[in-house]
Amino acid sequence: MPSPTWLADLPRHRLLAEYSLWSADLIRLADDLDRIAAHADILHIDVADGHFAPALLFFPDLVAKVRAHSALPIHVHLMADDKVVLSQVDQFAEAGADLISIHVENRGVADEGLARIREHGVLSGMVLRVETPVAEAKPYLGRVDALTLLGTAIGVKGQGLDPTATDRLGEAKDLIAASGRRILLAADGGIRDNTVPLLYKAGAETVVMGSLAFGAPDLAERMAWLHAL
Ligand SMILES: O=C(CO)[C@H](O)[C@H](O)COP(=O)(O)O
Repeated sequence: MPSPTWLADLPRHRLLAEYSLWSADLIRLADDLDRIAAHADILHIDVADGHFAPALLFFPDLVAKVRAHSALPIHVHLMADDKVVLSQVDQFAEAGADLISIHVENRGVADEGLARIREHGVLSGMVLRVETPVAEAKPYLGRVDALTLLGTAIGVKGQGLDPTATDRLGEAKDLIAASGRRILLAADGGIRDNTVPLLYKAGAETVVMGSLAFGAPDLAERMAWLHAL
């Protein structure tokens, strides 16, 4: 279980690595969690309902199992219709998530969703689809600990980075600076060896790594490269 101050305690002098379990070896998940334990800063678990986002992805029982196995902080990214967001917040908070992010596009329940996350004593985040104006995050910045910008279409892995991604990160970085708050800025989607340096330069503090991490032939070498950027 991570310490209650895990987010504030993360290193600030280098890019952080958030490992997306969607790209892990799911049949040998415990082995993969052990293999990455010394390399990842955060575990990222996508939740998608097949409607708000096309994929059908992970569930609270898995988060509870991962929580029991790993000491790394767990970031749950909820991609779900307004109707189910609040109940999913409850379920994933109870399962042991350390940070739960909901979407700015959950317009009908975003305020209540953020409040609900915090009632559980869990850190809260907002995510923007790649086509949503970054300014739509502004009203929430007083209440979130993390802001994630998707750099690809929602809920599909293996895609290339959208050309707007770096400018959008710059815009988000400026909004965060203007808020005067410490908010972790994350880039999710299109994380490749040729895009990571650009995303870092544009303001990303953490990147959600799928195949770039789990598919690395030598993980220690890949992380040394990331930390040296
Ligand atoms: O949600 C995602 C991309 O939007 C996931 O984080 C996914 O694991 C990324 O995988 P890859 O980097 O291999 O495309």
